[in-house]
Order: sequence, then structure tokens, then C-alpha cells
Amino acid sequence: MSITIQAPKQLNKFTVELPASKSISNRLLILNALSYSPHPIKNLSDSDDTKAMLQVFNSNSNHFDIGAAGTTMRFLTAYLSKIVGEWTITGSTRMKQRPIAVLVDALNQLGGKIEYMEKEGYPPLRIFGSSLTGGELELPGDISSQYISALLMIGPAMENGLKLRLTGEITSRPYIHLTLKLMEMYGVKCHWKDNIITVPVANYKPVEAKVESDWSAASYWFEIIALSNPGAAVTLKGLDRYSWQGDSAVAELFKKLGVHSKFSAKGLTLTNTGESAGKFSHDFTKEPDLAQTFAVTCAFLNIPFNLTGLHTLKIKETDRIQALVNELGKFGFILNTNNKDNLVWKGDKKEADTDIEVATYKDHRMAMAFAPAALKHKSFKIADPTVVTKSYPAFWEDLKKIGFEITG
Ligand SMILES: O=C(O)C1=C[C@@H](OP(=O)(O)O)[C@@H](O)[C@H](O)C1
Ligand SMILES: C=C(OP(=O)(O)O)C(=O)O
Repeated sequence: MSITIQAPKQLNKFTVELPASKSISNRLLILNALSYSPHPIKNLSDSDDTKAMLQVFNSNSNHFDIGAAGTTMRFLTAYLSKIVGEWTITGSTRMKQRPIAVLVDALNQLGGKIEYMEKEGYPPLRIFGSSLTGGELELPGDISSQYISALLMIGPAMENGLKLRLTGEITSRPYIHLTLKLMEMYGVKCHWKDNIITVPVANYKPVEAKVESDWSAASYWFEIIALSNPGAAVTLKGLDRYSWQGDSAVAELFKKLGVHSKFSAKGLTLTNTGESAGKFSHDFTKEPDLAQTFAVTCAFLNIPFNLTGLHTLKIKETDRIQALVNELGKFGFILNTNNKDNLVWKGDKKEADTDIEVATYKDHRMAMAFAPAALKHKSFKIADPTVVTKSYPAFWEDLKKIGFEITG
């Protein structure tokens, strides 16, 4: 199935209710369980990834299919390792290609027992839950921060606590910081200096928690304003001005692409200033989920770019580097990559395809990053539009509300 998307001729001022953050929701569900909290979490995300986590906590089964949700797979692998019982956990075809050995090795060294059910190093997993001894451990910090967040959250429940020594350049660092801040909210303070994180033996204290809006989802609205007419403005609701979400960096980064943003009592208002840089360069090691938004925005603003720090993009919902090369190529943008960690557009173009259908590769961010391009390219198709439910189920409805025509 695919949809045809067409943008309105003119965008005026409008307001959007953003979805709740799935990263925060999935951490709070784990922390609520570990603190035996009686308080329901307020404004929990309605994304597939959070539903996948909730379904596990509401189930009587010992076998779970968490679909395509990376955080759910990683956080639950650690969580279930300390819950007495035998558990199996599987996921989508893609999830079975996303590596998990760093986390499994770590848990096995900390006193856990986890086996691979199919391919060595990848889900599905059989987990024999027991109490974990914990202690000191060295592990790579440059593959996925989710392994580290997963270990940190169960750290206080380990017999000897936990001391992690991270090797390599730490990737997605703000997500580790977010985990530590939320743990602190539940009464457990860790210590992070250089590449060493120390977690004390402690009991979490239940708290009443509310999930703020998702800054990664906000990025598509920054993109819409960047690609629209000067004077266009949107007010985004529910974002935290002092958020621990690393993707809040989007506001500063989009200044270079002609979007001004300002907080008021109503929310965060973005306006198109009509002034953008001649060139865009950024290292996305801290904000990998924003890379697609920037690649598509820059291309359609005709701004040559050099995006670096992209090595983790190859093991996300799809190989996002290759997916961007393929799909921007359909619109005539000739991109270069070392096929490892960068994506470059020097301004080279060829003729765009006729009747474009953007493939989404089961990746919500491919659909959401390309949809705003309708403001620059008159009508094209997007394949498998329902992928957006992974993080932002109301995405298409929200576009329709501001005048996008979405048919099919
Ligand atoms: O901890 C989290 O909530 C996330 C961490 C990041 O993953 P990596 O640490 O694998 O880069 C990010 O891409 C993902 O969408 C959510
Ligand atoms: C990479 C993502 O999610 P996850 O790794 O949790 O599947 C994402 O939402 O962009």
C-alpha cells in the first residue's frame, strides 16, 4: 500500500499536539516496574514501541514478540535477566538482524544466563532470569547506547551494584544521560566521570511521572517550516524547554536552515525566517535520529551538506545511509557516502524520476522525513505509510489538519 502526498500552497499559523516521547515512556515503564510503583504514568506514548513494552508488563506469558522496537528489546533483555523465570523474546525480521551481543555478553558476565535461539549475536533470545551479581565490566560504548541504558536501569538491583567502563567513542550519549536523570528521579543517583559510570546498590522510590512531548517528532515540524514559505509558523505543544532529550538540539541546528523557535506559555513556536546557510555540516553522534530530517531538508533547500557520525545508522530500523542515498536519488540528488559513517551532498544533481514512490524500508523516520518534501516537489507517493506508528501514530492526521492532501 502507498499514499500520494500533496502539500498546501500556503502554510499559515497552526498548532500541533506532538506525540509523547517513546524513549522516556519506555524508560519510565521499566523504572515503574523496578520501583513497584502504584502510580500510572501520565501521557504515556501511544507508539508501537511503547505498546510492545506495555504488552509485556500486562501479559501472563513468558514469550514475547516486541516487533521492531529497539529500546523494548534491549531494556527487556536486561530487565528479564533479573526476574526469576525462563523467558523468550523475539522481534521482527529486522530486529533479528540488529546486534545484541554486547548486551548479552555483559549480562552473562554479570551473573545472568542468556542463550541465542537462532543466530549467534542476534535475537531471538532465551533468558534464564535470576539475581545478578553485578560488579565491574568493560564494554564498547560505540555501538548502541541502549545496551548501556538497559544495564544501568537494572544496576541498583545487582548484588554488588555496577561499574561500567565504556570503550570507544560513546554514541548517543544524551540517551545515557536521559537514563541517569530518570533513575535519579526515582531516587537512584549514579556517578559518571569520563568513560566510567558507577551505579550504587539501591532501591528505587516510586514517583508520579509524566511523559513530555517527543523532540525527535518535533524535527519533522522544523523541517516543514524550513521548506515552507517565509512567515509560515507552527506552535508545538508539550515540549520541555529544559528537556533531557538530546534531540532538543534540533532547535539550535535548524537556525542554520532558516527556522527560528521561541518558547511561550502556548508552546514552542517555529517561524520561517527565509534566511539559511549556504552549507550544512554536523556530526550526528549525539543525535542519530535527526540525520534523516537534516539530509532531506538540506537537499530540498538546495543546501550542500556533510553529515558525519552516522555509523549507528546502518543498524537501525534499516540501513538509513543507503536508504537516504536511494530515495533522495529518485528526486535527482546525487549523494556520496563512505558506506560507513558519512553522507555528503556536494550539490550534484541529475533529472528526477517521474512518478516517484519513496520506499520506507519499514522505517518510520524515512516516511516522516520525506513527507515534508511535498512542499518542494509537487505530489509523490510514499510506500507503507503505516510505518509511522512506531513513534508517531497521528503523523498523517496531523499533516491533513494543516492542509496536506493524503490519498490512497
Ligand atoms: O535509548 C533510546 O531511547 C534511544 C537511543 C538511540 O539508539 P542508539 O543508542 O542505538 O543509537 C536512538 O537512536 C533510539 O531511537 C532511541
Ligand atoms: C532507532 C530508533 O529506534 P529503536 O532503535 O529503539 O528501534 C528510532 O526510533 O529511530
